[in-house]
Amino acid sequence: QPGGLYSPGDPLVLLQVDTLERSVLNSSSAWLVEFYASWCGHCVHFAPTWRALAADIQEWSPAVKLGVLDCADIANQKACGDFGITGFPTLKFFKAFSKSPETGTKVFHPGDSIQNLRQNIITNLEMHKETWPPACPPLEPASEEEIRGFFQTNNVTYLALIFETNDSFVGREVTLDMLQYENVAVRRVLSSEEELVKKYGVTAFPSGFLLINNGTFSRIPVQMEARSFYTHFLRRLPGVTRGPYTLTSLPDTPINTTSTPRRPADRSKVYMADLESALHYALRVEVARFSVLTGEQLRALKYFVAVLAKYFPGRPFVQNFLRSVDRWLRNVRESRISSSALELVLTNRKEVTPAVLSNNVTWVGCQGSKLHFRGYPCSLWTLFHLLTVQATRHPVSPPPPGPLEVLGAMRGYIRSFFGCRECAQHFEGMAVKSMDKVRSVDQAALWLWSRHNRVNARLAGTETEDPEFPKLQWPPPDLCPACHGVVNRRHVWDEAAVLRFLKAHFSPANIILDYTEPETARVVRRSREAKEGAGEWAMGSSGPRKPSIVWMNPKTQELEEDIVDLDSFSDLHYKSKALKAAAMVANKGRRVSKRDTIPLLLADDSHQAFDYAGAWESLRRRGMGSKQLIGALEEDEGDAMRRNHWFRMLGVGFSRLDVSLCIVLYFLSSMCLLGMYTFFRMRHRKGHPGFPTA
Ligand SMILES: Cc1cc2nc3c(=O)[nH]c(=O)nc-3n(C[C@H](O)[C@H](O)[C@H](O)COP(=O)(O)OP(=O)(O)OC[C@H]3O[C@@H](n4cnc5c(N)ncnc54)[C@H](O)[C@@H]3O)c2cc1C
Repeated sequence: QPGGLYSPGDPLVLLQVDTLERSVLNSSSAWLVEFYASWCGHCVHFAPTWRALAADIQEWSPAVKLGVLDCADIANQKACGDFGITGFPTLKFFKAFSKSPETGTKVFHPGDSIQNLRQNIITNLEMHKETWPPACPPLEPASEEEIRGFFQTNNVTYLALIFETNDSFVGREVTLDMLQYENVAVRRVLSSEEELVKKYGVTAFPSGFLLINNGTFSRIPVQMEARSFYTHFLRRLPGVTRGPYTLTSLPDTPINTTSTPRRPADRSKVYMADLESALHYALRVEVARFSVLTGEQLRALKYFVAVLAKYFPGRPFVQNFLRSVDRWLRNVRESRISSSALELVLTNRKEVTPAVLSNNVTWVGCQGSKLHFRGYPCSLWTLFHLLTVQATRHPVSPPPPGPLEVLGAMRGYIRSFFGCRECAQHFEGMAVKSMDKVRSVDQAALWLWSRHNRVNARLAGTETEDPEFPKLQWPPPDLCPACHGVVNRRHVWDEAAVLRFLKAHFSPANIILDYTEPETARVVRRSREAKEGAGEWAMGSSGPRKPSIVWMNPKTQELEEDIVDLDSFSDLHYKSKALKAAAMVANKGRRVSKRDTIPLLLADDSHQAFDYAGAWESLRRRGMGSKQLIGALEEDEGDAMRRNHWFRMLGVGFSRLDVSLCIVLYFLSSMCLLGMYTFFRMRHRKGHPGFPTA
């Protein structure tokens, strides 16, 4: 999303997809660009340092410019990929006249020291060989010979000599600070340059001397032998003026800083819009940053998608999407896949079996008060909590991966793809310490809950915290009073209550569909043939219309709304589960038939969608363990799937109606043949005696 961590008032260049290459490549100055993601906590943390650095070296801009590009802005996604950005923040240095994105070199920035970064820039500037940035003064140490003839070859009044040791950067920093000032030059002289040291009587390093073109010289009178004192003195010399260089040029494209409207959200709910946005961003943005996937990364992707296909309680077409990607990945036999091949697989398909994942990013429960707060990392936590909880509702798969199935997928994804690299390192640290101690799926859900709370505690009060959504130990007492207790006047968690709460909070029944794309729920059938079996799903036109299955009139080829509301398909799915369960309880656990549920469905007609969580709970209270219920229902679903499987195998793409019609036609034609056979046989018998016998 546009906006990012920097504003036009900052002394650096806000780059966008259309200005990046134009500015950075073939430029007469070098560039240092920060590629960041506005949702990344470490980028938020690093932004003040980067801004301060930009202010500190603003005067160096004719030689080296500082820029920023927000890779979280979907418009910049491809550009970030072209520049080889896989984690955030990434600093890349581009020499003057760089020809292609690959020529940028990564700048390592341990900690947040402006001084380190400044020195790093100088070291990189010195790497220029034949294509020295024209506006950059010489940075190498001066020799005795050069100084001797300096005023003969340079038309300036003053020459400042900074005597220093080899590892000191003061001389080069002052040289660059003075780059836009005329009538003065600055050169560094190393302490090893004995002749000059002796000539000027230098006894301390660093120390500054001012030479004037009339042959006189004097020590630069400063309180401290430091960069800012030298610079301040030199800029005030009589006859020294600021040159014609202009400061940082701004890109032509105005930066869009409009914020999206706030979407009211209920924090006791989970929003499908956040989850689908997380899936889209994780698969189509984060993974897509890598042009080729091999080895551990490829394994991590396969594992992640397999877990999503198995546990993500999505809308039917999203589940289709995940399953089709999973199937494709399982069939990959090569040791590497390219991002372009993956991109094709991640494209929405709307044929007979629609497989659609929205291309939009819409934060609801994860929307921050500013664009750089919350968003993607919030949705990623939510997604993985949901998956760990879903795994508790399935029979544990035998090791490997066993109870670590979801956590392992999360660990692999975070390690291989999560753009916030420092977050990934922290998470890996926690995983190494204790993830292997998890013994059950319940413990896996609790492990993630407690580690997330550790992260919350570490980040509370830092600049990554959205002031409107403070980092709390979660769930807070108002969401789950039973989770909190006090022993010896100290707060304690009731882990059994926390687990119950997690299972309820991250259950499909607590997911609401507000702000999801209604279009993805439309089913469009193109023509009469579609009616007879070869239907096609399609995205409808945009606009906030209520989702429904729509019928395409073959004459007008326009969409006529009617038939069934597909969005409520998933509501009905949960509803039927609850109602079947109710019927089961009524029948004391006996397996139920459709007939058993009909009275309940009728009695329940007035209920709102997703009220069925309550029904579910009350059933449990009435004595039936949820495991029993879930087990029975899954068995039920399993049967249905098995039936469907055979049906699909037999039907190969035909609808149930088609198959039924075939059977009826087959039966009728058999009857017809039988009738004809009987008719002719009777005639034959009757006529037989009429034939003359020999
Ligand atoms: C694996 C991972 C590691 C990260 N590491 C760092 C880091 O080192 N430094 C950094 O600056 N940022 C890190 N982040 C980002 C950071 O944790 C937050 O996601 C981000 O700051 C947004 O915070 P938020 O307020 O939206 O809530 P989040 O902390 O993202 O939580 C999202 C939602 O989950 C629910 N929730 C909160 N706590 C819990 C819990 N304990 N159990 C279950 N549900 C909960 C709440 O509904 C909340 O709204 C990391 C993110 C991830 C996914």
